[in-house]
Amino acid sequence: MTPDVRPLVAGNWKMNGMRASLDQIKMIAEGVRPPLSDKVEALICPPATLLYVATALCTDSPLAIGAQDCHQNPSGAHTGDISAEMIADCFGTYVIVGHSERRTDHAETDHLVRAKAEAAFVAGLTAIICIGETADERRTGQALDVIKRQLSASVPDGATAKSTVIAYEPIWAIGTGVTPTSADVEKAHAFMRAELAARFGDEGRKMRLLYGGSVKPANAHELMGVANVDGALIGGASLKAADFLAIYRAYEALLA
Ligand SMILES: O=C(CO)COP(=O)(O)O
Repeated sequence: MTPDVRPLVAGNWKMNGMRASLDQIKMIAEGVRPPLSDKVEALICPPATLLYVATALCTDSPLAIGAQDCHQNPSGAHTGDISAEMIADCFGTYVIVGHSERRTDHAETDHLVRAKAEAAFVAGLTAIICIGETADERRTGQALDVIKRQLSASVPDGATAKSTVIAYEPIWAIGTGVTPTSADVEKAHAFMRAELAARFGDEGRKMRLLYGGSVKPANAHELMGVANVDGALIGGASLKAADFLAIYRAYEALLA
C-alpha cells in the first residue's frame, strides 16, 4: 500500500462473459458498498458487448465499469475497434491498455499503447497501462530493464495520478497460478515508484500501481499488503462475484 492513496481492485474479464454473467456484475455491485468502498475502489472491465448494460446495473453502486482496450483514434474507418469516447459514452470510466495479451495477439507496441492511453485521457477516462516481463526476460535478469523501458515508452508525458494507473503483470504469472514472492513484487513496485516519481514528481508518487497475475482470495491479503502495491488487476478470479469480493474484502483487514 502507499500512504494516502486509495487502492483499486479491478477485474479484467478478458474474452469471457455472456449476458448471463451480468448476474455476477449485479452481485459485485451489491457487495461493493460503504464503508469499504469509501476507502477502496472496485472496477470490473467486462467485454465491450456487455459494457453499456453493465454500467446501467451500477447506477446505484460505487462499482466502476471499464473497457479492456480502445483505439488510438477518436473515430473513423477502423472495423472492429472501439474508441475511448464510445466507452465514455457508455458511462465507462476506465480502460485497460497494453495488456500483454493484446501486445502478443495484436502486436501492440509501447508506442501504440502510449497513443491509446493519450486517447483515453482525451475522452476523460483513466487508463490502466499494463507492463511486465516474460519468463525468459526474468530468467536472464532483464525484468527491471523491461519495466523501465515499458514505463518510459508506454506512459504518456501528460500522465497524472488521476488519469493513469499502472498494472505490473509479469507475463509468466498470468493465468498460471504462479506468483512472484512478496519480496519480488516489492522490488518491482519500488522500482516503478522510483521511476515514476523521478519523471512525474508528486503525481508519480501518488499514481496507483496494481499487481496482476494469479491474484486470488488466498493470496490477496499478502500481495495487497506489499509496499507500493495499490490494488490488483484480476483475471480468472474476477469472473465469480464471490471470489472478486473476497479479494476486495482483503482490504478490510489491511486497513483495520
Ligand atoms: O491478466 C490478468 C489480469 O489482467 C491476470 O490474469 P489472472 O488473474 O487470470 O492470472
